[in-house]
Amino acid sequence: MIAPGTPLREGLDNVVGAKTGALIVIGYDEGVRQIVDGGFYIDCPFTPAHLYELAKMDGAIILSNDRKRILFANAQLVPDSSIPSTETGIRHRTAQRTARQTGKLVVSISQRRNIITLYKGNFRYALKDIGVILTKANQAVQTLEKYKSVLDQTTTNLTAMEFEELVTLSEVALVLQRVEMVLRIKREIERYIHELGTEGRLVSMQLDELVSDTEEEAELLIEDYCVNPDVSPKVVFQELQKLSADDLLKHSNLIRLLGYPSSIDIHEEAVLPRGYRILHKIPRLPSIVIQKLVERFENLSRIMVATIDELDEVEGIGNVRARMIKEGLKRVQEQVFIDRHI
Ligand SMILES: Nc1ncnc2c1ncn2[C@@H]1O[C@H](COP(=O)(O)OP(=O)(O)OP(=O)(O)O)[C@@H](O)[C@H]1O
Repeated sequence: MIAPGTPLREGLDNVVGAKTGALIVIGYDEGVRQIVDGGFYIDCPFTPAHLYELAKMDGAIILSNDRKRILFANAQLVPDSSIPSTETGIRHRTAQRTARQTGKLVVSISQRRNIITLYKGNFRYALKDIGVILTKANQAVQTLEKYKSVLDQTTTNLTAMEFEELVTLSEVALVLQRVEMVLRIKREIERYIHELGTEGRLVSMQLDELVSDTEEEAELLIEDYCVNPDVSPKVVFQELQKLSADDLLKHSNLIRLLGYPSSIDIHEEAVLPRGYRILHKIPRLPSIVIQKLVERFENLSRIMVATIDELDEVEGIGNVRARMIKEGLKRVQEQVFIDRHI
């Protein structure tokens, strides 16, 4: 709503430049009406220039719910004074109380400090300088690149070991941990992108390029190793996101999410993948067919040794597709053995 590139932000930046300060309520309903005292009902179209001109007056400006019109200017706001506020100046106290009382987004621009602060309900956020956020976002992208390359190595190793039937829970936990680390940085960058608006286009493209399929890969990995095949990988994935940074470092926590008892020796416990993740690497193989394959053969090793005729028996697989699966798996295996880092 107020990211760079939006008309509202242009108006706010003009007010900051003019050093007039402002108090703006975004949205109007009965709750807002009750705390507006005096001022002018002007109901004019919203433009950045109108906002800037009207901010020269004392008092608050109130916009319509769709932000297309300026309804009031020079309004005195009288929110309930018993609502607690952590602010010191009167403008900001009023903004915080109004947001808490009405649930509307309230923007306060300090005249002396030129800071734009947002309030909504109990949430308070001071906008940061775009240059500062851009620097932070670029640093985060660099960190993401490093983490992603480690994740790629670990995943390649896991894939190679899956073909060799050498996977223990320890490798699975390691990849899961690395995936979540990468996704945590991704989520941080997404927050920067929201705040950067049009200025964040390049960062957004870099992010897409780096990690657009990481979430899907994570879910397939969970589907491959979750003890109970009926548990939705999305649920496990959400639990993974809830782990604290410290808990994420302990492999036993990750294995527990997959349904294994914490007493298990993760370095000893050999496991076989169902095969979802590797089968998804075969081009033009629909998910429903992959599902049927796993239901029939139970794990990747059995799929690997199945004959063309056996594959052919699965619903949705004819002779041509059976050959395609065999060749596809062979190609993935060859590629991963070339890429593997020992
Ligand atoms: N209840 C209110 N309703 C509408 N406008 C208000 C209200 N309280 C303060 N303002 C606006 O804020 C302006 C500045 O007030 P004041 O200096 O006390 O606040 P402040 O929080 O210290 O703000 P700043 O950091 O901009 O100086 C007032 O001139 C008025 O335009």
